[in-house]
Amino acid sequence: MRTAYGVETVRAAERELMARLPDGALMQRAAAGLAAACADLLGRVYGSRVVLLTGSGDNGGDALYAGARLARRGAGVTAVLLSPERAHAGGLAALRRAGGRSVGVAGAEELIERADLVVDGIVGIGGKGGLRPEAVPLAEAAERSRAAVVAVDLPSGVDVETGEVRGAALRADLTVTFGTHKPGLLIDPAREYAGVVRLVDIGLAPPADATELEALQHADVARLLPLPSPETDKYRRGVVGIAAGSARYPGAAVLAVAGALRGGAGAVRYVGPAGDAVIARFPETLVSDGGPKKAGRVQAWVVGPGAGDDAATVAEVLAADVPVLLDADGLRLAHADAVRGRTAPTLMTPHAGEAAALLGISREEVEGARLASVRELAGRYAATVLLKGSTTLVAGAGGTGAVRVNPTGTGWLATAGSGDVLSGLAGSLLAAGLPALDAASVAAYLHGLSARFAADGAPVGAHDVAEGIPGAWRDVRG
Ligand SMILES: NC(=O)C1=CN([C@@H]2O[C@H](COP(=O)(O)OP(=O)(O)OC[C@H]3O[C@@H](n4cnc5c(N)ncnc54)[C@H](O)[C@@H]3O)[C@@H](O)[C@H]2O)[C@@H](O)CC1
Repeated sequence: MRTAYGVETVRAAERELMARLPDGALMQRAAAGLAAACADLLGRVYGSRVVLLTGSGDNGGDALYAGARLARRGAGVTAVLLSPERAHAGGLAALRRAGGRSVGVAGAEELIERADLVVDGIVGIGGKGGLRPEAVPLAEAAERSRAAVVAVDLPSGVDVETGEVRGAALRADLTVTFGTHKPGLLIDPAREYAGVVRLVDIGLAPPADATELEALQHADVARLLPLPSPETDKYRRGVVGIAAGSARYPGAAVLAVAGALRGGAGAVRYVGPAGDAVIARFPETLVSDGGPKKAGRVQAWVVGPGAGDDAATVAEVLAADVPVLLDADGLRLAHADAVRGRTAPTLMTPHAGEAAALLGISREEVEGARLASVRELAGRYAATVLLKGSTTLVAGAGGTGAVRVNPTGTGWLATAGSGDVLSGLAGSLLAAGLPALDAASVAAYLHGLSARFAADGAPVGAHDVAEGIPGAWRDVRG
């Protein structure tokens, strides 16, 4: 599991570690890791031109000590000091001893444009309120330059706690982060500014119960996948009910069933007006004519994809005492009290537009503040919420625990119907017995992986994503 912690937790863990180490040892560990990553990126250190953008805090100190290491290996290193009188004294002295030099911001843009490598040490976890005006032209020059840009701990200007980016920020090719990931490194839009993230172990051990974000990895997903036991039958594997589709959108039903058939449940029931289309494509589906109550036993329901205005079906499903996944039209049609009053788990799967409608804010506001939005929804509805998008997030019911961030997403998933596949897949995992947080995050993981495999650099349709799920599943199990 990849984990990320908030600033207060990181600082507390740093204090604890620093108390047990000689003065400055932690910064030397950070600088050594940073210098090694820079050297890897440069290939040839000797003769290279390195510019350090240096702020007034320890983040700048890391950059200066790393610069000193590169200078000792023959790089031409220039530190651009944004606050010359407050630059890290020890780091600056080390750089000078190693043959590096320092300048003010005047003329820095030209230096940046001619550099092979730019190190962003303007601010780290102590940064507040975005880039200051004097740093903005430097960020722009770094973007214009052909130099590789390495951010120290995190790109300056992004919000480390939330992943929000207001105004200008440094765009890095590589971020070398220390001790632990930070939430901003894993959530868009900041994640995109971070480029590739390399974690340097400096011995930090934050407490597990303070985890802010967690990202499942292959091994975690493999442990969670529901597998049939030798004496199982289709009912024990779980039956998932799909109440989706309409005369106008029969395809949503077909795609939700396509996802559900690959999610581990032993059987898929379908109720709704698209039964003929579903049966024609998937003859193994148990199609029934009545509403959800008459469908027979199910262990979890999916309601909403392409459902049009069928509020009665949504209400009927929400009244069932089994886990319910609420998606698309279902999110719009559900009564908030009916969701909050449920005793069995509810999983809501909005995209940013649907989340915005539920929260009464704009889509842009949700996209700019994904973490806050997903927590807020999970709190308001007392439901597990999966917020779809460029970084899919899942918050457990109530919104207070660690939020899961999906690491397998891809832009190719932004295609009509892919959400229907995801809802079927997650519903199937719910029916197979996974808790809502696990069902949602495992579904997002497999869905993203499947899309990556199916796309392989080319556009894909939602049905390709559904068909790729078994391949993703096999890949996860190794
Ligand atoms: N504490 C530790 O033991 C370690 C800290 N390390 C580094 O230290 C960093 C944190 O250092 P600091 O706490 O000194 O904080 P930062 O270096 O992130 O920034 C704080 C400084 O920047 C100024 N500042 C704040 N917002 C600004 C803005 N928007 N524009 C310009 N200046 C701004 C503040 O006045 C302060 O002087 C980490 O991100 C990491 O890079 C590493 O060396 C690892 C060990």
